[in-house]
Amino acid sequence: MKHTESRTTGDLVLSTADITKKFGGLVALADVSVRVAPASIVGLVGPNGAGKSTLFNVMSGYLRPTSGSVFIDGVEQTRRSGPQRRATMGVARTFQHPELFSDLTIREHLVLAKRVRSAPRRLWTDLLKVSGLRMSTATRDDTVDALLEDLSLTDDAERLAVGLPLGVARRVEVGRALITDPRVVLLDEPSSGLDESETRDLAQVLRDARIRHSVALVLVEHDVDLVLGLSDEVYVLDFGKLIAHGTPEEIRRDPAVRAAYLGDDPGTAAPDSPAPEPAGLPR
Ligand SMILES: Nc1ncnc2c1ncn2[C@@H]1O[C@H](COP(=O)(O)OP(=O)(O)OP(=O)(O)O)[C@@H](O)[C@H]1O
Repeated sequence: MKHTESRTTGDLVLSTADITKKFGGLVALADVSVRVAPASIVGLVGPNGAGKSTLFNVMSGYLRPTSGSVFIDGVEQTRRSGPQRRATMGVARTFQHPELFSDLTIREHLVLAKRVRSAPRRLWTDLLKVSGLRMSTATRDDTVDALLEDLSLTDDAERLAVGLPLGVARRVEVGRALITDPRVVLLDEPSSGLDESETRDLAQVLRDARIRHSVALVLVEHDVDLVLGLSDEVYVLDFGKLIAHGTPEEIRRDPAVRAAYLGDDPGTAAPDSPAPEPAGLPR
């Protein structure tokens, strides 16, 4: 699947064209092209070792691909920018294991993330002088207040991050990304470790965030149900290759996806037979 028309990337907030990434002799990604439209939700799924994290790291600038291109707002960035620069261009990301500062409150985490975005060099002074940060958070900030509300964190805003339930910590992590006013947020397994009700809350937070912040979301996830329920478009990777791309409905019916997840033989799958839900089975 060669992607040759880079001109069409202009109306996309983020896209990749023919990304190949090799680790020694191992081909982790082979000619992978994905397209993220503004304010869309794009899911990236695949069995263990399929290449999801590698693609994510290539998109966010943590890894250089062996070949192929990454575009932000239609401008090629492959070798031009790393993660920090891409963040300033509106590409934010969350991490699977939120690393929160135990002696800062939830509100202070958002204020700090906002200040880092607007004045990166102040990060270290802020961290070294928590008292300085405290003084600045005493001043009301409407943007932070509104975001706390969007994330259902208002009641917990003055709570220290230490000991927060994972579901709350994940929302703080999403908030830290959103406060930078990004155009796209890459979410690394946002539902990992969450129970059913925390996952439902997070899904609602993400749906609202897309609309209220007009932001595109790219989810790397093992929870296929969550991805199919949230995304406008889904890409499925298997052994580093894109085996399917389409709407959640198309993905549910796709014989190659069923083969990768459920062990169906794509040659024998009857097109009209009812498709079982892919269950995100690890290989
Ligand atoms: N830094 C690395 N050095 C060598 N091999 C790597 C490296 N990172 C990933 N790989 C290999 O590349 C392949 C794709 O890995 P990747 O982590 O991207 O898959 P994944 O779909 O994210 O898997 P999981 O769902 O288990 O997180 C795997 O075979 C993995 O072992």
